Amino acid sequence: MEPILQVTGLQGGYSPKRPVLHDITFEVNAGEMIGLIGLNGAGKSTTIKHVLGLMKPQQGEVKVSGVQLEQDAERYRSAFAYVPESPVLFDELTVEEHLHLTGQAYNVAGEVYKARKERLLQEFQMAPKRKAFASHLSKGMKQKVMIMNALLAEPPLYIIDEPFLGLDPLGIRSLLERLVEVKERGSAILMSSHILATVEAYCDRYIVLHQGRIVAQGTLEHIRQAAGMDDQRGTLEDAFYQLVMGDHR
Ligand SMILES: Nc1ncnc2c1ncn2[C@@H]1O[C@H](COP(=O)(O)OP(=O)(O)OP(=O)(O)O)[C@@H](O)[C@H]1O
Repeated sequence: MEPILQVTGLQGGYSPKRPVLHDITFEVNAGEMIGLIGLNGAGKSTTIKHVLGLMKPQQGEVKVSGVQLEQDAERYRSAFAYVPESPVLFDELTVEEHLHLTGQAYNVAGEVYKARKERLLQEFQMAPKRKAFASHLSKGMKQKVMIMNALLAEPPLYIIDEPFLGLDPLGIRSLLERLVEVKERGSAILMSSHILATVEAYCDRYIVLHQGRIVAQGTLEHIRQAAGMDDQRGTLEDAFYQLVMGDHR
């Protein structure tokens, strides 16, 4: 089966003379959760911007659902939902109005829309805030609205950037439980996070980015091997430290 997200030989960045990403190649398959990890400035957000189609590859290609953005923009864009690191909402719309807009954009209507909406409002403890304007929500509540919108859409691919920032423990648990559920139902998830223990516990494979290059990818076993660790008990954090600290000691 073809991967839902396929990034091949991607070189990209903010200026043609100074690429930030070098030869990035990875894929995310249906039913997989992949953790994208790296230090500040490693290139995680830049990679995500290329996947979202906000930046154009200088070399290489990005395919979502088998197509590049310029081949079929509608197929490409409707195949994913994105949860950014900082929530982006319309101040003058309520929580329910945001969900309604997402439902329209992703063709989720009628009873299916109502059922998904009610479940999300309950799960994320947002039912009392359904009529609240976005501008009146706390930071974590805004993040919950972004997450609820992505989950309402139930797309083939979720792209999630640092989702735990600002979420309370119940919110984190609800999010992780739902991600496991959508994954088991066949969605693909690319998640970037600095919370390595959570990434290790929930992701099936990992991509370690360092200075714009992939220095290791695969299962924990593969990451440990790339880090030159013999110890089978080493955590993802141990292996990550070995891989990236060479340049910082
Ligand atoms: N808008 C921009 N213009 C120019 N350079 C940028 C821009 N955004 C990021 N960069 C540079 O690109 C490189 C990768 O940054 P990126 O934001 O992708 O890192 P990151 O891995 O997401 O980091 P963090 O964990 O801090 O979010 C850094 O050197 C950064 O300075």
